[in-house]
Amino acid sequence: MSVRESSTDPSQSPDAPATPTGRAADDAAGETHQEASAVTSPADNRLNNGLVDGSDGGSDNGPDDAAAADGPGDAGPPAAAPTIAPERFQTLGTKSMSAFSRRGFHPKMLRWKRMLGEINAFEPQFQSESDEALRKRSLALRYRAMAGEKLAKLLPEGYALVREAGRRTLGMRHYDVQMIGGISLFEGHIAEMQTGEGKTLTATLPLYLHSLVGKGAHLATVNDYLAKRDAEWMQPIYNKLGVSVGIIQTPDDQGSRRKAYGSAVTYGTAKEFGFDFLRDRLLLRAQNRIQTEMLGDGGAGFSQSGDKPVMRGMHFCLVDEADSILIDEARTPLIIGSIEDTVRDQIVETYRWAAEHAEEYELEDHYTIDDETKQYELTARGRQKVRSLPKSDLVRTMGLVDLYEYTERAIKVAREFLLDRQYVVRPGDQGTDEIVIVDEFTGRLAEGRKWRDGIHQAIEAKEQIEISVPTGQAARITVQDLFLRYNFLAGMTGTAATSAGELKRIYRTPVLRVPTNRPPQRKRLPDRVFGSMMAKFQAIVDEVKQIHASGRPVLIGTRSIDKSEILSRMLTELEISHQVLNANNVEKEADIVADAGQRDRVTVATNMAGRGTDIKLTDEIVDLGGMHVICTELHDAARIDRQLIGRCGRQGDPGSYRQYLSLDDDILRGGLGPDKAERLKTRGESLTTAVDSYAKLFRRAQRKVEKKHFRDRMVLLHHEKERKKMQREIGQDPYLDTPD
Ligand SMILES: Nc1ncnc2c1ncn2[C@@H]1O[C@H](COP(=O)(O)OP(=O)(O)OP(=O)(O)O)[C@@H](O)[C@H]1O
Repeated sequence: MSVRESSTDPSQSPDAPATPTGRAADDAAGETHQEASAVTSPADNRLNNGLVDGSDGGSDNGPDDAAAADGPGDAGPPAAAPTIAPERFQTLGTKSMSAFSRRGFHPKMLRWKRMLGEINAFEPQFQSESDEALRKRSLALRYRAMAGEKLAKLLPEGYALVREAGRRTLGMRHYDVQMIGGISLFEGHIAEMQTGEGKTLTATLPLYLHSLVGKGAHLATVNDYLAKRDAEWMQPIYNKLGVSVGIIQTPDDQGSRRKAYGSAVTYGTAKEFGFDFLRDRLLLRAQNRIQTEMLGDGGAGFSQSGDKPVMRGMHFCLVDEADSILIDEARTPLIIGSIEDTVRDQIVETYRWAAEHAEEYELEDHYTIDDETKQYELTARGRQKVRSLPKSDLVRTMGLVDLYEYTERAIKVAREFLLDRQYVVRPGDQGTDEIVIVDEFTGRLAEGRKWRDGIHQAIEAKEQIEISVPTGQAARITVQDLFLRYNFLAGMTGTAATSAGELKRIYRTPVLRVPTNRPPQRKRLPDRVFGSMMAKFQAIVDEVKQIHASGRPVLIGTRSIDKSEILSRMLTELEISHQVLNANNVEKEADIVADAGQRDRVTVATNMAGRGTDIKLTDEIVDLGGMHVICTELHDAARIDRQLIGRCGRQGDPGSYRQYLSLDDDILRGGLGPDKAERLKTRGESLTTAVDSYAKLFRRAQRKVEKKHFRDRMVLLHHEKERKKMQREIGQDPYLDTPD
């Protein structure tokens, strides 16, 4: 099978002599585009030659798709620096949109173009260098970043390194549009890139650059499968530059998670990042380490081994499928009930172990006390003693630094906290003994009060009564809160345009539409409107039959599983063999969607099916006109419709799609209200022909539904914000002290 893939020439050895494939070099050299084409995309050349495509690059918005093609490829005047057509980039849903239209281009564009020129200028040199030299360059960048040099200053060289690593390892050289996308991500935008435009490769740019400061760079995606697939796919690029990659998968234990977060770049799901944040927070509270918002960074700075948070901090996160995660999932609370029993047992046992040996330490010899701060600190001999003491298995797995801390606390308690002076032991409500503090001013018992920082538990251990490690109460964070905690946030998506205002408002991330690398060739066929669902489905299977006869693959998206089954039955009656997807098996689903572009293939899928899966077309299918996508109903969010449409016409492939509608569609009820929807439905029952002119009504209904959802989200977000504010005011932790 010959698969059309824009791959580069793998025979280009890293050590091969320099070829002037850099944009600046290309243009200066005038006619090197042909040789360079193995590593230079047509769009790079178009852009560099200043051949401006007047289309918006997104091109899914209206029936003018078909017209959205570039002009003839005649060469413009050679330029020393790349000339990316500014009007191909748009910032959406923000105030700068007006700046955009006033000046005719995005204000940041000039700067980004300059940066692109700088990146490209590195290329000829980098192409001539050995792998080792590249790695050294990468290391030098890391030193500079760690020394405090601004990442923005390191960007051109860093991005040029990643591009060269991509070319050498995967045979994929980042296109200029991907570079601009990468710059916008570094600057905290949501980059809207059409499906199939290579978001996975683009992501390596900001992830690499942010990883240089050594605080971790996270990529959050929607499921384990994509996290693993993308990390493994991109790993050679990072490795070539000496950057480690970690992957978080749901079944992973704490050890592997800590290791993965310890890597320079970590791929995982938003959900797992959220749970790890909560588990860390619970763990720290159980150890009485949570006091203030100091944990805002997820607990960075604790010891490197044993029982400690798995996350290093929340520095930079790049959110894949940003609209889905940052908007659809925004309010989804991630909830965990309690810390794991083994962790609790470990903490309890360590308190006991430390108390047991506390009397064996000698002042000056094993520990010192700071006169001013009253802080206890083990001496080298004291630490040596800690290491040599016998330990149970559970205690042994605790980090050494933690063991020192437990010991210092136990010694302090043994010396300074005396029974019947600072505290008493008395039978508690639960039938077990408890420590009650004696108020040093009044001499009365301070009911319910507890010492902090583990002192209370250390005293309980000393008195050999039950240790009151917090049981780990329900902890909760919304996806939105999670991402707002990152110091730097950016996102990528195929379909953010319709949510641009919301994204900017909540996350302060402007949306930038990145033009396609090659001109889109996706054709939108006119909408069809029918009286009833069955009339619509009949027309759909007729269209499938007709297109199927030519061998072109057809993908049909439905809003629900039951509707996909009805369609499937109708296709079976016509003896059209087809695949039906259900959402149970993501990996299998991805395979089915990946194959959906093959000859004679008919696939019925729910709208969400196969997101993030590449549909490659053979030359034969390209010649036949590519894949045809049938949308059977409008979704509540136009974004979801566009995702389905985006399965065809990827990377400049040809393709077509059509929207089918009927007067009993759910969207009418949601958008126009039950009365009007009912009237339309009744009218539809008596119709015998299509009423295509009604299509506008459906789009209007969809906009109304979107607005309503947006308002609902805003109201809920407001309540959440108020709740957190109130909790902070009364000294509670909004993530741990959660109302049921
Ligand atoms: N610079 C490049 N050079 C060569 N091939 C590329 C380049 N960028 C991307 N590709 C190819 O484009 C295809 C699509 O990439 P990818 O799956 O990352 O797209 P995507 O934008 O994530 O799409 P989706 O939204 O469907 O997930 C891949 O097969 C990849 O190999």
